[in-house]
Amino acid sequence: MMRKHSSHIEAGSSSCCSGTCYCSKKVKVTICVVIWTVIAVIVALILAVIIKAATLQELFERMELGARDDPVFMSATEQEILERSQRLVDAISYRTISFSGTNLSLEAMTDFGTFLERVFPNLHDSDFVTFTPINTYSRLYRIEGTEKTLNPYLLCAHMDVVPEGDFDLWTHDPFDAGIVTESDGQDYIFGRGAIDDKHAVLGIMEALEYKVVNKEQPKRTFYIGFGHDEEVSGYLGAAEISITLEKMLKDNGEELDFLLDEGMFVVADIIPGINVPLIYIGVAEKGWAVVDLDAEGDQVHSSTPPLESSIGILAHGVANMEDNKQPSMFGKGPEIDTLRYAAPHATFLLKMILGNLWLFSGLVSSALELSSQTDSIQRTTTAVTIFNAGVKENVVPSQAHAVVNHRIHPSDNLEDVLELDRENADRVKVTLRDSFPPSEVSSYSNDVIPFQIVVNSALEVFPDAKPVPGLMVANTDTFHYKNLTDKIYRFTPVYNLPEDIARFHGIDERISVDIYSKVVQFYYRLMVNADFDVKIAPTAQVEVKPEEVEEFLEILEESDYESPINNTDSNLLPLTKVMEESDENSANETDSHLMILQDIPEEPNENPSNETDSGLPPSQDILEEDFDAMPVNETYSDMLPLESAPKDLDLYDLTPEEETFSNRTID
Ligand SMILES: CCCCCCCC/C=C\CCCCCCCC(=O)N[C@@H](CCC(N)=O)C(=O)O
Repeated sequence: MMRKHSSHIEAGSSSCCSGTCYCSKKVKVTICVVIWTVIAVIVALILAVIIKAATLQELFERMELGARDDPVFMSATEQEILERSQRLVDAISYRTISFSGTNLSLEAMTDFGTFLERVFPNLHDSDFVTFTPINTYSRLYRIEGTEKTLNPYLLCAHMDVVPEGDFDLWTHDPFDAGIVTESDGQDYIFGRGAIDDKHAVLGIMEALEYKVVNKEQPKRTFYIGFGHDEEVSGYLGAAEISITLEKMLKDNGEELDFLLDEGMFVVADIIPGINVPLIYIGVAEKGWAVVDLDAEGDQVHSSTPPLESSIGILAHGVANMEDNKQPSMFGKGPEIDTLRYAAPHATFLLKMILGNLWLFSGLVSSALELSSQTDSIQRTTTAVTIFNAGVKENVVPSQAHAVVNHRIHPSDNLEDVLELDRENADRVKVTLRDSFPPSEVSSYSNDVIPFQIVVNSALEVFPDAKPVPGLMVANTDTFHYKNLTDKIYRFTPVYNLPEDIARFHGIDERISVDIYSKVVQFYYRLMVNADFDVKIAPTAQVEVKPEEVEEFLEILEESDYESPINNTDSNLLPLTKVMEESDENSANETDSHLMILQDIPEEPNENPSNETDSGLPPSQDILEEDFDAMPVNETYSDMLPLESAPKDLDLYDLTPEEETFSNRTID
């Protein structure tokens, strides 16, 4: 009876209750309503998905940082490009290999330093460049800007390389290949360090040398840090540079605005359906963990092997770790924005998927898993890098040892990672040897000027590529600089197809002459773009005569005012420092201006943000705007930021002398 009844319902429902049916009218109507509701929901969903895909907006909005449509590049004749390429070839010939933390190629590193000084003589001799050796082999440069009110930035790269690995697999000598024309007709600079990271060291030096030779002293002070042991974690190089730099910044009353290090790159054809190259800027970096795996068994004669040897136990554990990966964190880290930023440039089908991640995130996560490269952006990775056991072919060893290297996703945590390791390798001793956590995510909203500076510079050399923020899946020296700034970006404009990514630490590392030329231009443009400067509105500045600076300092001295020079918390350029410098420089400074605080509105009408990340609109916009609307905490303006000045300096409560002083101008 039941079977018969239900078959009638099915028959009826297939035509939505038309025709003969034993169920009541009410049931029929309900079934109809349910079916039509389901159909309506599905249609609405499909429509929503299509509309979302059709209306996807570009998420990165480019801020004009000056001559956007007509950027001025370094001159680059064929001869100059060749000479620059040859210098990179020469740089690669120095075997500055880091084998381990205690086995660095220090003699080669010394020679490499001498080489840099020889081939870039002008910058090493420049009045506005100061070089400080760090821990003998690493290098820190300070490039003095002409304007003291802009916070400096740091460019990083590293001079060491990993060993070449299997020499016989290389098509050309990894340290002596020169420039090679490949079957695609392109000229390549081959060798270890070509993209990791001597291209960046040489690229930065080329750009700076050019600026020095052409008397283009930058407006904004910046620093360059070249570590000598990045490939073994940078504890002797970057860590020491960071300590010295912190002191220099403090002594100069500066705060680091942002830093750019190696990291991600321009990548093409990595996601099927996205047919434009992506300028992939690392805005966060994975953590790191090294785990020792030890298995024990009986040491016996190989003619009577045990049921399970130490090697077998360890092999099972390791195989389990590879089979049961650490869980996907898709949607919990910067990878989600990599895809959201890329989505408007996808085929329509992919736009429907990427534009509707609320619906398709499971599908996307599974698709990312299909390639180890794309999978690395969504989870903690597990790489078995060392496996050792046995000494003789007829002795079953009692010990087997392996090493696993994890790169930890920013939303994962070490305890969970180790717990899964222990589950996977349940009969193996799992010991954490070394680790550091994932980085913070640096801000990449459109109003963050440092992010704009990096992206604009990349767009100027790769105009057809599209910027996306994302996770740096490997590690860099930036770990050591994390106390100096919260705006840390990881990128060099090397163009990579998926097959090229395998050249990092792999075989046949290379960079084309054409791309290397873009690398050099990128750093040059970055130095120009970083000078982008919001001009102060004329009504907001009052200039002061040098002798009156003295007078003001005396007044300050007499008061109980404490100089903020030694205050590490302040991100202000101390006023006394500005005054001293203005005094020194006033003779030859064309637009030197000292800021008088009471001329800046006490209560700006609208303070868009109190966050240090909030950027200002470009200078020309500022000049046109009502000055009342200027944010008070902005570090990009030429004015002394107000956040602590009134409190510390009591300038809102001026004595008559102070008031007279503060309404004067500097000549
Ligand atoms: C949707 C877009 C997906 C993009 C996927 C990109 C996959 C990228 C794959 C490889 C990246 C290679 C990065 C090379 C970085 C070189 C720096 C380096 O090797 N650093 C060492 C530092 C070691 C340490 N202890 O600090 C390292 O990470 O091992």
